[in-house]
Amino acid sequence: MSTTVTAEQFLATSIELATANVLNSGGPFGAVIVTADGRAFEGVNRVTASNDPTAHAEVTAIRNACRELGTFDLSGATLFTSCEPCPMCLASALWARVDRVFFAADRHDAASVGFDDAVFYEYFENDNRDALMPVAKLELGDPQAPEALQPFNTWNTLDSRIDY
Ligand SMILES: Nc1nc2[nH]cnc2c(=O)[nH]1
Repeated sequence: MSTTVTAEQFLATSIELATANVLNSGGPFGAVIVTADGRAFEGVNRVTASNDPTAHAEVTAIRNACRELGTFDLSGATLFTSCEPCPMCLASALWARVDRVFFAADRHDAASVGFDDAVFYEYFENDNRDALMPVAKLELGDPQAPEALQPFNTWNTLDSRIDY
């Protein structure tokens, strides 16, 4: 007899992963990627455990799924996460072409225990973002043939390129 795992069950699993991860020297975040054909790949936050600020639960789940499946494209997949994805995780899900995201706790719940998710959302919504981290375009070389375009020009002429 086959049993269908519901969205609520996958979300509950992400919360269980998050809680267990706290007791395993990780941050309180867990995630599950479920492919269109029902394969599930888990991830937990390993930022401090692996000295990797990008090792959020969602990114770890995406990396695990992509490595196991041998692809960079998770079209059709759903991301279940114990907490609303931060901007980096949302962008990662977009780049992975994940179809949809379900989360449990939100950015304000995360802020209540000291995490900066809400602060980083404001970075993208706020005109005064330079106060947190200035980002500037720097001109290099001949304005008629900017060095900055060299990689794109090379990419554009490469027949063997793999678009993503
Ligand atoms: N959603 C989410 N927010 C975080 N904030 C800090 N780490 C994490 C994480 O792994 N996931």
